[in-house]
Amino acid sequence: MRTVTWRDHDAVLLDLDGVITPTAEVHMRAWAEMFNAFLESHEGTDGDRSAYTDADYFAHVDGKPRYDGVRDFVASRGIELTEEQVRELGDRKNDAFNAVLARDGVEAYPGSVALLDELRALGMPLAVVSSSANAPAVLEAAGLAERFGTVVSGAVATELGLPGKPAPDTFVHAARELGAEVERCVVFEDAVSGVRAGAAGGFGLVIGVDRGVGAEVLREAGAHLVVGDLAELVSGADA
Ligand SMILES: O=P(O)(O)OC[C@H]1O[C@@H](O)[C@H](O)[C@@H](O)[C@@H]1O
Repeated sequence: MRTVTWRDHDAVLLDLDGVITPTAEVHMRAWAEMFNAFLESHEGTDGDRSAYTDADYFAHVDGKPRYDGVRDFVASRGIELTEEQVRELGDRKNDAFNAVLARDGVEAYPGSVALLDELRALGMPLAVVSSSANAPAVLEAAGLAERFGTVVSGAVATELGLPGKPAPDTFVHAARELGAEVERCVVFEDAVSGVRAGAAGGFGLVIGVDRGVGAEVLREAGAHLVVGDLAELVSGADA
């Protein structure tokens, strides 16, 4: 059990996929299905067509807005695509993600719900900051839509013209919406791009959640503290 002194902080900003809900895995599978079909069928002689793996996801796609993920992965393979092709691939992956969401629903991590309960009891302002345009639908499916003072989703970022993670802007926007100074905010993130965003924004406490990326990698990206699950912080809180 770790201790966070919550009274030293004025707001908590949480990533969604992989932090509150296990949907990072759904995203991962949808990306793998789409990219491997693409690599097998792509015409032309450019680039490295070897199979797409989880390592590719963590290095190039995890935590980023949809089309940035497509662009960064194909660039890592030396494959050039038009913007239209990038969007087509991203949209294909989105269909796969939504099919799984509709079929299986979403159940939040119990440890995350327990910490959200504790923070609610303390009256802590809470925000979700997700690169996913599907964040509101995922929160709704998990029964958590009412818990947050603001939800900065991928769609909100696009609407406001905010650059996505690893840029800090979406987190900074959420802090402003909650009326909190960045130095007084806690950020929870499971992706390297998201931890980098928290570190770049100068947030008071950046907590990495290691769901597979590796604690050391999250620390190197700028996490002040790394947990395996949010349950580790429950009741360890020195309110
Ligand atoms: O395609 P969406 O639902 O807008 O999501 C964009 C990204 O959102 C992030 O939260 C996920 O970690 C990524 O895997 C995903 O690609």
